[in-house]
Amino acid sequence: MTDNSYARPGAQVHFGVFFHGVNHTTIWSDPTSGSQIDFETFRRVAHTAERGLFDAFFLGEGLRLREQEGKILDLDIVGRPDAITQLAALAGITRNIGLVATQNTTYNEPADLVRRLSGLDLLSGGRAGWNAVTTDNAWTGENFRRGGFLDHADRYERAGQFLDTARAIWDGWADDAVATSTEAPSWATAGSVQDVSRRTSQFDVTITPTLPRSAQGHPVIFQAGDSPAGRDFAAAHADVIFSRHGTHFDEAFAFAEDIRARLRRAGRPEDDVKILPGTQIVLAENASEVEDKVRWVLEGQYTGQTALSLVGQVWGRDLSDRDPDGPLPEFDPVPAPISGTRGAARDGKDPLAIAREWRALAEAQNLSLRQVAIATTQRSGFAGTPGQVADELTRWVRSGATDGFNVSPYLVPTGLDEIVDLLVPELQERGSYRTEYEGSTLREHLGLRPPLSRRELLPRQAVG
Ligand SMILES: Cc1cc2nc3c(=O)[nH]c(=O)nc-3n(C[C@H](O)[C@H](O)[C@H](O)COP(=O)(O)O)c2cc1C
Repeated sequence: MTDNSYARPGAQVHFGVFFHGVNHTTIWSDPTSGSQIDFETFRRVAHTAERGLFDAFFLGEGLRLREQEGKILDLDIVGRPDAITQLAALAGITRNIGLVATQNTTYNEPADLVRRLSGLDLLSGGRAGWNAVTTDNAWTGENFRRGGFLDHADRYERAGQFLDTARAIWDGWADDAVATSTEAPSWATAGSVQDVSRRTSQFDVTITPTLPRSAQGHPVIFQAGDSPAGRDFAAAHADVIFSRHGTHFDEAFAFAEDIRARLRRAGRPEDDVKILPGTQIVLAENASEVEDKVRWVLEGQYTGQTALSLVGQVWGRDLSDRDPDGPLPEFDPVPAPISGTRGAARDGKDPLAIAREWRALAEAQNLSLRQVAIATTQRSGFAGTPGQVADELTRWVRSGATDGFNVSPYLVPTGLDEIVDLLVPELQERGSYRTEYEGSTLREHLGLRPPLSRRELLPRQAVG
C-alpha cells in the first residue's frame, strides 16, 4: 500500500466539531474551561466552527448516565439537554453549519424519531444530520424496560429496518409538498401522502408521515460502529462514517479501503460515503514547542482523578482513594460491570482479560496506574505547527485515507479557536479547504449525492 494508491489531487478537507459528552479528553482543570451543559458553551463552539466554515457541529448521545457502586461515574456529564433539543436551539442562531445528532436505533421508534429529526431538518433549512448508532449496552435498555433485549446482530438488523422505514417516511410526501412552500401544504395540495407499513422482525407499524421534505431531502445519515456488521450497515445506508481511525495513516487508509470494497459490494459508488474520523489536533507556533504542548495536553487530560476513574471503570470499583502514580490494583476487577445492568466498560470486553493485559503491560514497561491509563486509552491525533498539520491533513484526504475529520477540542469552549484562526488559513493557502460556504444544506457542504432513494429521480450530482 502506498500513500498515493488512491490519489485525489483536488480533494478538500471537511471538518466537523465533535462536542464530547462522556469523555476523558477535556482538560477540566484549565482556567478557561467552561460549563459542559450551558447553552452559552454550545453557542460559543458552534459559532467558532461556523466562523471556521466547518461542515457540522456534532453531538454524541447517551440515554443513561453510567453508575458505579451507586454513584454516577466521574467522567459522565450530568445535566446536559438531549441532542436534538440542543441542536434545535442552535439552528435558530446559526446560518450555515450542519447540526448532527446521535440517536440510537435500538431504543427509539421510527414514527417518533423520524418526525423529530425532520423537524430539526426543516427548522434549520436542511442542515440536520443523524448519527444512527445501535448503542451497545443493556444498562441503557433498562430505561426502556427492555434491558439487553437485542444482541449485536439483531441490533444491526433492527438498525437496517429502522433506516428503511425512515426513508419510506421521508419519501412519503409527494414532491409538490416541499418545505419551501410559502403556504402550509394541506392534505389536498400535498398530493398523496403515503402511509408506510412495515411488518418485519423488528417492527409492526403503519405510519402516516407528518412532515414534508426538507431542502436537502432528508437528514444526512451518519454512522458510528466499527464491527463488520456496523461497516456493512454503513455501506448500505450511510452518507458519512464517524470512524475511530483518525490517528495512524495506514490504519485509516486500510479502513477506507475496506469501506470502499463494502460500498462496491452494496452496488454504490466507492466515494459515496464520506469518512470523518474523530481526532484531536494540538498546535504550537514553533516546531520546538510542539513536544511541550503535547505533554501539557496529556498531563491536563490525564489527571490522577481521571486516570483513577478510567481504570475504575474496568475494575468496577471506586478507586479514588488510590495513588494514581502507584501500581494497578493488586485485586481483580469485579466482573459485574458487563453483566448487562451497569453499562459495559471497554466495549463489553471481559474486565479480567483487560486487567491481565494491562498488568502485563505495566510489568513489561514498569508503568504506574496513570501511565497505563494513558498508554491504553490515549487518542493522540495530530500535533505540529499549523503548517505541518495542514500538510498532513491534506495528505490524508488527498491520498484517500479520510475525507476530513471530526475534531474534538481538548479545551471547552475555547479549544477550537486556534484551529480556526491558525490551521484553517494554512489549509486554505494549500487550496484544500473552502473559503466560503457554497451551498446551504449539510448535504451540499459534504459534497454528497442526492439521498439514496432519490437517485433514480434526479440527475447524478458531481461529488466535490
Ligand atoms: C466513533 C464512535 C462513536 C459512538 N458514539 C456513540 C454515541 O454517541 N452514543 C451511543 O449510544 N453509541 C455510540 N457509539 C456506539 C455504537 O452505537 C455501537 O453500539 C458500538 O460501536 C458497537 O457496535 P460495533 O460493534 O459495530 O462497533 C459510537 C461508536 C463509535 C465507533
